[in-house]
Amino acid sequence: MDKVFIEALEIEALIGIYDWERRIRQPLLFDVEMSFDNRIPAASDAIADTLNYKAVSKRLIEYVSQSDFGLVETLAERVAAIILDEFGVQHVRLKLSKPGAVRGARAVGVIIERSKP
Ligand SMILES: Nc1nc2c(c(=O)[nH]1)N=C([C@H](O)[C@@H](O)CO)CN2
Repeated sequence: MDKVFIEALEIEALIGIYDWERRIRQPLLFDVEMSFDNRIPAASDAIADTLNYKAVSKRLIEYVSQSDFGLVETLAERVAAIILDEFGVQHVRLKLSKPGAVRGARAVGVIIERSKP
C-alpha cells in the first residue's frame, strides 16, 4: 500500500509524570506514516482526492498543543485514533519522540501501529 508521511512534526505539549514536567511545555516530535492509495490523486491531480498532509498536520498541532497527559503512550494512542477516525486512514504507524527527556539520549518515546477494525 502507498503511504503519505509527515516527518518530525514538532509540537509543544504538557506531558510527563514528574512534578517539574507539569509546570512546563516540552517539544515532541511526530513521525507519521499513513496508508493511502495515491493512484487516485495522481490520476486527477486534485488536492481533494489526496490524504492532505497539511490538514492532518494542522489537526495534530491543534490536538497535541492542548493535550495534557502523563505518558507518551497515552498521547500516541489518541493521535493514532484521530488519524484513523477523522481522515479515512486504514493503517497508521506513529513514532512519538520526546527529545532531551533522558540525559545522554537524543530522544526517547514510542512507536505504535494501528489499523481500523
Ligand atoms: N514508557 C514510558 N516511560 C517513561 C515515560 C513515558 O511516558 N513512557 N515518561 C517518563 C517521564 O515523564 C520522562 O519523560 C521524564 O524525563 C519516564 N519514563
